[in-house]
Amino acid sequence: MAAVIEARGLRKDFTVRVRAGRLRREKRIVPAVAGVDLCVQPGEMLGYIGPNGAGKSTTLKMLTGVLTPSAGQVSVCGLTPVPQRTRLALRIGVVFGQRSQLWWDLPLRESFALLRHVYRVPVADHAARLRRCRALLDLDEFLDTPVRQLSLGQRMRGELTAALLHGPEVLFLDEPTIGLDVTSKRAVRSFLAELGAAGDVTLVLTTHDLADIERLCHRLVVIDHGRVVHDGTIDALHTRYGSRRRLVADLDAPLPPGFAVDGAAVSAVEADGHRVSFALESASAGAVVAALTALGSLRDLSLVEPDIEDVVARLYRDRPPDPAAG
Ligand SMILES: Nc1ncnc2c1ncn2[C@@H]1O[C@H](COP(=O)(O)OP(=O)(O)OP(=O)(O)O)[C@@H](O)[C@H]1O
Repeated sequence: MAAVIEARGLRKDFTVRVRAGRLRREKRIVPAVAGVDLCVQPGEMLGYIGPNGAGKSTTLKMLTGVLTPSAGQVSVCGLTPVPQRTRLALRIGVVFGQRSQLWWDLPLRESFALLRHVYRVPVADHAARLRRCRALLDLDEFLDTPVRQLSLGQRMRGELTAALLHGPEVLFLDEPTIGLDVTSKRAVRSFLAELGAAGDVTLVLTTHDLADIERLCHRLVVIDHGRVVHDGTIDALHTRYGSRRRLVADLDAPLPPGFAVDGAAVSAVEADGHRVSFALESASAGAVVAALTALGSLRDLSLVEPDIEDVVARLYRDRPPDPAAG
């Protein structure tokens, strides 16, 4: 299957002027994206994450034709984004948190009607897509409200709809849940999950909210200092960083000295000695539970999945030094 997004050696260098002494300013090159290779198949849901300033938005801007790359090749839906920007706009949808594609003074409903004309969408297709978004994103309550009066969560639901009305093949989302309350976050996530599950649109999303990634993305690309430092599934990330499921047990008595189950490391014992945590290396949870039950002092237990926050925090902490620094 042909990739829907392909980038090879993608770079973006910004030239900035920095103070060098009291009156002097000198040019400095900021390598915002420093040679990214990316290949995305149709229907994939890709999370593109990294610490602040890693180069996520700059990559997205190059993929959507907003910024011209300094070097490298890029193709989205078979088009070269900047020179073929107008054609590309018909094939992709874009939701960038800080920019709106809605008309500020118009009610949402009218913004949607205008977008139908802008993209020349057949009436029946437009109506069907809008109906689906209205149902899934609960738009009806504020469809006749001017955009400027919408809450952030309502506006984001409007932006998502606006980005989808022309039936794009790829949807680019830059921080789609930033600043949203819990209910709106949940609504946006379920909507995107449903969209992804239907498989007719490829999703690329940047986020600092790892719950977005866990809920939505099968594949995770992590960038740092403009370079890809991980490309794979979330499971692969856990394997690479040695994250393990843990079994936490509350006991009525301290664990007897020498207690052991093959393949399960006792990783922590709390102060009172009655709560024990086992990192499950190769042992099954069942084997540990059986051994604990045999002790006769097992009161309670829970299985804790590896936490993506921990893994990503470790990945960011172990980041290589900034090649541009110094
Ligand atoms: N227009 C610009 N001019 C100069 N430098 C820029 C410009 N845009 C971005 N940069 C720099 O490029 C680097 C990457 O920025 P970018 O916005 O792509 O990062 P990001 O990963 O999206 O960060 P964040 O998570 O904070 O949004 C940063 O060092 C930033 O300061």
